[in-house]
Amino acid sequence: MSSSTSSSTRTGSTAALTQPEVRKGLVGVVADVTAVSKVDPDTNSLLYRGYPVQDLAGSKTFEEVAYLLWHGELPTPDELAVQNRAERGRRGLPDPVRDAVLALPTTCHPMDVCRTAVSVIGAHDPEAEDPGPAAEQEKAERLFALLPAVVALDQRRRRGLDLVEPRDDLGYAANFLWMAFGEEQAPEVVRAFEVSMVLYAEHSFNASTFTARVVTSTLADLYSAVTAAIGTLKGPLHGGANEAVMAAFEEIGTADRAAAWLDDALGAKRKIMGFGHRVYKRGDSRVPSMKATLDDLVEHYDRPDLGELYDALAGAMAERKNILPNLDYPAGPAYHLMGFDTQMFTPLFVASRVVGWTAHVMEQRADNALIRPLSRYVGPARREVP
Ligand SMILES: CC(=O)SCCNC(=O)CCNC(=O)[C@H](O)C(C)(C)COP(=O)(O)OP(=O)(O)OC[C@H]1O[C@@H](n2cnc3c(N)ncnc32)[C@H](O)[C@@H]1OP(=O)(O)O
Ligand SMILES: O=C([O-])CC(=O)C(=O)O
Repeated sequence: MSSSTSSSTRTGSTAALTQPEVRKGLVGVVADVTAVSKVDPDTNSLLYRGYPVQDLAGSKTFEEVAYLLWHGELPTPDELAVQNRAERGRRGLPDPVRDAVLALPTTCHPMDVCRTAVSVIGAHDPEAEDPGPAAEQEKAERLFALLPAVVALDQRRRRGLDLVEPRDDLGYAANFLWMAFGEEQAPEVVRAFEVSMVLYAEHSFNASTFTARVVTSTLADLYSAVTAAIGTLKGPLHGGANEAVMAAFEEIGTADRAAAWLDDALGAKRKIMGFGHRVYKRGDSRVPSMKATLDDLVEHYDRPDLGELYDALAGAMAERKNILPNLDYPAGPAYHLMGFDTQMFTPLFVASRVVGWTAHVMEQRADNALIRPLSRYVGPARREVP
């Protein structure tokens, strides 16, 4: 355990010995139980409701995985058809949401747009405050259906392009790409995008999901929980890392410069984005699936240079620090190859993770306890006001 995560410094006095232990960053703290997913760093595995994520990514649609995360079981064909019909019927942006997105300056980060859009969607939902399971499920499905349109519109307006209306003859992933680019994408690109959505959907008590659970624990509404979670995901130590990976790739340029760039960055005590993880210390369970997907995209777009840069930086990082990539490392260049602007990468993560967040909101709500930890005071002792 590093010094920053160990128990508080002990001075030897009786008072100091009875001080409560501080687990900075809540490292190693088990805050609650969950049945949504299991992250196991010992076996380097991730299970969604018991199913290995790589098997789901290899054979299931994002819609099926969303159903699984929300309801605990994979859908029957009829259950999936009902969910799909509802999702396709809700894809179009309501006017107030579209207007709110268009009113925001393009100087703001797209994560600010996502955060604001969810707030506006909530403000216009007459059932926003209804915590009943059916209303809660409907809110989750509404955000799931609307976030692709928010992200796609934001990218298009920043490029000076008009909104593209959704198509209800396309699945979630194909329609998302259609709205973003105004063209149908090749099946292998749609599949690659779908795999990324499945892999990003859920990861137990990560910082943004924990945020959503904290908000829910006060009995606030689901939109408030998701809005707060988006704010947490924005940071580069969490979801923002997928954008930062691409920024690093652009800074490095070519594979032959990766090792020297890394030495400079480490020498300057910079964190290398897309590497390391709070829970996995021997590699992120999702990376092999996402890396295989990136390899397919590198081939599809004929960009071996990007694959070489990926390998060169990962190899140098393993050699210098023995720190392995997390999911954001292959996801960043994959989204770049698909044609997304770098700033849109974390909003893509939002569109996927909203499923995990809302599954946790419902789980928290079903067996709630206010989340309120303690702190150890280290400020001045009691003193008189002069
Ligand atoms: C989908 C996701 O959200 S995955 C996470 C995405 N985030 C990133 O990629 C950001 C880069 N990575 C990091 O900053 C960290 O690895 C985190 C925040 C993800 C995990 O952090 P922690 O569990 O707190 O690990 P911690 O910071 O204690 O790291 C342990 C040691 O490895 C080093 N280290 C960890 N990750 C990195 C990194 N990416 N680059 C350089 N050094 C690193 C730390 O500096 C620390 O070194 P020290 O002991 O000499 O001080
Ligand atoms: O679990 C974490 O701390 C971060 C992460 O990988 C995720 O949220 O997908």
